[in-house]
Amino acid sequence: MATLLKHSAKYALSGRLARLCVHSRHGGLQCLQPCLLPHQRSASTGSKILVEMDNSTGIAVLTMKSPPVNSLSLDFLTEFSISLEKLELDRGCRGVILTSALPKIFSAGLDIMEMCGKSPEHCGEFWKAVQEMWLRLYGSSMITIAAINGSSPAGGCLMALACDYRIMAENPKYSIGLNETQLGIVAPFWFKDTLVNTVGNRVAELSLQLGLLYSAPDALRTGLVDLLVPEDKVLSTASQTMTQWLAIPGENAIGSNPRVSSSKVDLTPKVHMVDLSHSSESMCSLNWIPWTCSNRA
Ligand SMILES: CC/C=C\C/C=C\C/C=C\C/C=C/C(=O)SCCNC(=O)CCNC(=O)[C@H](O)C(C)(C)COP(=O)(O)OP(=O)(O)OC[C@H]1O[C@@H](n2cnc3c(N)ncnc32)[C@H](O)[C@@H]1OP(=O)(O)O
Repeated sequence: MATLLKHSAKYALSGRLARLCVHSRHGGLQCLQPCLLPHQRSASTGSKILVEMDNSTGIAVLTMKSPPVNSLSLDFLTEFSISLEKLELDRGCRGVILTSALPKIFSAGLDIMEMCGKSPEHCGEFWKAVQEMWLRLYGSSMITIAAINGSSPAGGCLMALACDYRIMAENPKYSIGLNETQLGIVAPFWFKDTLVNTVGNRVAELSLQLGLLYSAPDALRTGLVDLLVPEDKVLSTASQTMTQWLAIPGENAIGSNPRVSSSKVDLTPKVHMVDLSHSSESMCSLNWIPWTCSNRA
């Protein structure tokens, strides 16, 4: 039943994203350009996201390439969710590595320009897109690894936290954390829960109360990231790690299709995407119930 519901939601979302593409002025599907590369590789690129798929390994690399700082604008989030959805629907894709093409920056988090001086309708659309990005990443049935090759404050950190594993460049100049409090804003509770699931209650409490940004070594110490490697090894280590993860028997080991029924998080029955367009309480609208998470905590 849960699988059925997840699939209904998947196709409902699929339809919604498709409509976003058709109706929005923000680009979307029509800008994704598929092309074939040698050795069973394929690539598609939009203006902000590059997806390279290795069909021989089932590993895709999703590279954020939106200068200057990969900020999460509505355009960016829409393209991101569409890219991830396409991979989710591709039965050949089993793992996704998320990384950045920009020097020194993984992602600066939510685009500040989206949050000031916009209409309530725009704010509603933007906030739904933020939620959708998180739902797609955290609820993915694929293995997801963040290859964090630069700083990653706030929403950028959330993206990394939503992955299964985090590998960061061991550059002490790079920082990561949910620093919203320092900006005078409150991290929504589903940001908080994602952090708690990774670092535990006490570290999360301090991080959020003080709006801490951790250097790469401190991020490793607190468990915010899982591994530090030299900057030029981040992507190759992510690929090696992914290969190890993909060697773990999936649900296909008991005869079922791994990509149909192996969702790590049963989100669908418990999460309600509400219409935020007329709500000033949009920040607290995602009804995320942490104990529905089956093997993340
Ligand atoms: C509808 C919903 C409405 C409201 C929601 C409200 C609240 C939601 C509650 C909580 C969730 C919030 C989550 C967030 O993610 S908030 C965003 C937090 N992000 C930051 O604070 C990052 C700020 N940026 C930095 O720390 C640095 O820029 C960074 C370390 C990323 C890079 O430093 P560097 O020195 O390399 O570059 P800069 O010169 O600082 O920046 C270059 C360029 O980029 C612009 N920039 C930076 N960050 C952002 C951003 N988040 N959004 C948009 N633009 C950004 C910066 O202004 C510079 O532009 P320019 O001057 O034109 O060159």
